[in-house]
Amino acid sequence: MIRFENVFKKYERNGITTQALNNINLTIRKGDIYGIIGYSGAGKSTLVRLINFLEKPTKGNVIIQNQVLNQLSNSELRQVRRKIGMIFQHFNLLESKTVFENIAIPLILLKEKKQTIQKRVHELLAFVGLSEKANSYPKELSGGQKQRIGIARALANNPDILLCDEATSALDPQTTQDILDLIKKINERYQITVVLITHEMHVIEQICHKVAVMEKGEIIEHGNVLDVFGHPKHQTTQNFVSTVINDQIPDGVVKNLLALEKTKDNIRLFKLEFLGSSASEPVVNKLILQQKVIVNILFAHMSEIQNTVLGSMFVQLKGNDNHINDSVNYLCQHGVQVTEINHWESN
Ligand SMILES: Nc1ncnc2c1ncn2[C@@H]1O[C@H](COP(=O)(O)OP(=O)(O)OP(=O)(O)O)[C@@H](O)[C@H]1O
Repeated sequence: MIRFENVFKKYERNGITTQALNNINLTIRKGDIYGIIGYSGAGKSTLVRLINFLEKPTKGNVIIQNQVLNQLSNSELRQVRRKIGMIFQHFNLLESKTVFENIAIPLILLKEKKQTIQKRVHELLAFVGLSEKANSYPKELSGGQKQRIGIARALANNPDILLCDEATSALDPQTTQDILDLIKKINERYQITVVLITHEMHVIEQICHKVAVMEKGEIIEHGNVLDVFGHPKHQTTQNFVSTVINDQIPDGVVKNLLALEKTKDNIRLFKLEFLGSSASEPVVNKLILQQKVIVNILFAHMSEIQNTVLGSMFVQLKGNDNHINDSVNYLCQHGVQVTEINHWESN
């Protein structure tokens, strides 16, 4: 488990003070894939660098497996660091060393026997699917292959924690997907806790269990990915979520519909939100079949997060008010969140 307790981090440079972290309290449980998202300068890298103590907090505690890092001796700190692997946006491989040698570095530093190193490096190469590249140099590899080598090196010491600093930001979409799948496999197979920083919400959507949204050195929202995606509270979170879940219909369309509504009392506009089982049941279809109201579907969007479907739909219901109210009750009883749109505020 990783815990931040009232953590502050201030940088002082050339007389300029930057408050990079401002009272961070966060618990990352063992085995989680925890995403930290925020715009540039939010404090994500600083937060992650506190986990392996590359940076020290100005105030507060960083606690890893019940050990308060700033109370440890240098040798105790080295032991903790040994169990933390890290991968980077630009891979950080040594260009003058072969793939084999790059992966072997952490084991050589630990003065492992030659035979042990041989065996472990070949296991890791097989695990990341690059056995045939053992004698290649980094410049002979693609970006995705370099990141696989970075991952193999990070796993060499059998870490408990893997830190990923924008690990897919330099990769194309297909390679990003392959690397995210590999990180997921590592987490599932070895129960390694993954802390992943990114500015891309689709990375969070793909593999994270939990997410913390950072802004100006603070965590403004955190929780299960599904909850945060389903009901983002903060404007910045809503902006991030809207990059992967498009649940808005064009302003112009809604304005026209609402103008029409004024002339016909029996047309009302609703936003329906589905989560999990409510998304898999054909509730809207059943409403149509009941024929009490006319259902006009204007816009619908579905996403799958953590094997759960999340969706939203804008519908017009036409009919007398009693029938419309009965229809809304029917949807609510079947787990659909229904919001009537009486006026439209452009986002
Ligand atoms: N070594 C440093 N010295 C001085 N200021 C720093 C240092 N490292 C970070 N900062 C400042 O602290 C703030 C947080 O930086 P940090 O790199 O943690 O943010 P970030 O969210 O990771 O940004 P990015 O996505 O651009 O990497 C920024 O204002 C940055 O300029």
